[in-house]
Amino acid sequence: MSTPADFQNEIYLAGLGDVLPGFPTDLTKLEDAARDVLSARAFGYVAGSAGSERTARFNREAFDRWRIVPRLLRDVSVRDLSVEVFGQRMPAPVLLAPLGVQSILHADGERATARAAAALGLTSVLSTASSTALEDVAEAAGTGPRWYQLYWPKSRELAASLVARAEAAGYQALVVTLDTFTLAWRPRDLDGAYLPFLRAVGVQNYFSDPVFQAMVGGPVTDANRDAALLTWVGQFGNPALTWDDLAWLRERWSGPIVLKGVQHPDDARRAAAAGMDGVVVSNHGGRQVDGAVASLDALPVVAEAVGDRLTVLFDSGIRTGSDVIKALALGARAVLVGRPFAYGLALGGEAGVRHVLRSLLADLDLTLALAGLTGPGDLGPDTLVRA
Ligand SMILES: Cc1cc2nc3c(=O)[nH]c(=O)nc-3n(C[C@H](O)[C@H](O)[C@H](O)COP(=O)(O)O)c2cc1C
Ligand SMILES: O=C(O)C(=O)c1ccccc1
Repeated sequence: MSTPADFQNEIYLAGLGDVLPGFPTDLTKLEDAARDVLSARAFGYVAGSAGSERTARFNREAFDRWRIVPRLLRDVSVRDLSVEVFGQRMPAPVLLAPLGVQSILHADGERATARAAAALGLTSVLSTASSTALEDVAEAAGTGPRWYQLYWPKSRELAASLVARAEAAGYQALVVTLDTFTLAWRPRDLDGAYLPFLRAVGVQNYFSDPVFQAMVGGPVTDANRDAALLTWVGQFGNPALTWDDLAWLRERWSGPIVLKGVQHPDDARRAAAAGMDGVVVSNHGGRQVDGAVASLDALPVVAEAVGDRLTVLFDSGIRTGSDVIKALALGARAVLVGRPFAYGLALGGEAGVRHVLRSLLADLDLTLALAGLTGPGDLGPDTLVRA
């Protein structure tokens, strides 16, 4: 049985034949590597955040204010990274965050990501704004576990259609992203006047949808593409949604529902009261509310408020194995990783994503062992001290 840490041996052994890993193993260095292979606009879209990009920085700095206290002589020869989420055993507490428009990174886009995740048994979350229709990504993922992320559009009929398609295509949980009913003020994209959607990237789930097609008077062709894009702009987000709308969604999805973007414990309590199954403590990687609290700083209070009732997931700023340990110790069941795998995709398609995921899991496995821990179950408040 190979373990995540075996990836380290594999790399060193390949080095005996002068074969190097091909991609950076320090996942904080991927951004620099990806800059060289992407257009300035695509790179800016992915790397950029809202406003002054302070919250993106806060997300990373928050990890530095917690430090792991290693323990000794605890027999860590057998480790188990697996966790149970919604009754399913995940091989590691790591999911691939929903990232839209992946074809701006690599021609294989979401299909490559889905295959890389499936190869490791990790769950990948497909965005409503994917560059390939959800049915086609499901086919690429094969039997790999998959969740669907909903951008809840203005039309309930369209929302119902997207959700029904996702259920029919075998997506097992629904992640409803509530922090992005409109894009924030993003200077890198604004300065380049760049929006992938206006180039018809990330709209495939809509263009292939019967309800959307009815809105634009039939299938989308060259003749009505601009009108269809304007319809999309008008439909994409719904700023009028309230907690009361969740009952409607709850009736339409039989599996687990997770609200993404939670930062306040009262919102997490309301999620529980509305019959939701989980939350993702996330600030969208700093891409929405500039000046917002670091997501890691929001995590302990949310976990404290609802950890016994809801599955608490976390994202925004995960780059290393130690980051995963810190998020789990502060109350997350599992984490989602975003930009690192996007950069892996840009650098090497499916192989690049696989490299990033294997690196993260190997780093996690080794760091756990060296800290005297055998798995997520060993993690808790006494794993960490404040810096
Ligand atoms: C290029 C890009 C596209 C994204 N698209 C989506 C999306 O379609 N749906 C969504 O819920 N979140 C989206 N996100 C946010 C991620 O799901 C996640 O919250 C964030 O990237 C986590 O932070 P990290 O990049 O620091 O890991 C996107 C993020 C990036 C960088
Ligand atoms: O860019 C993003 O952060 C994002 O979430 C998004 C929103 C709409 C379409 C694609 C991605």
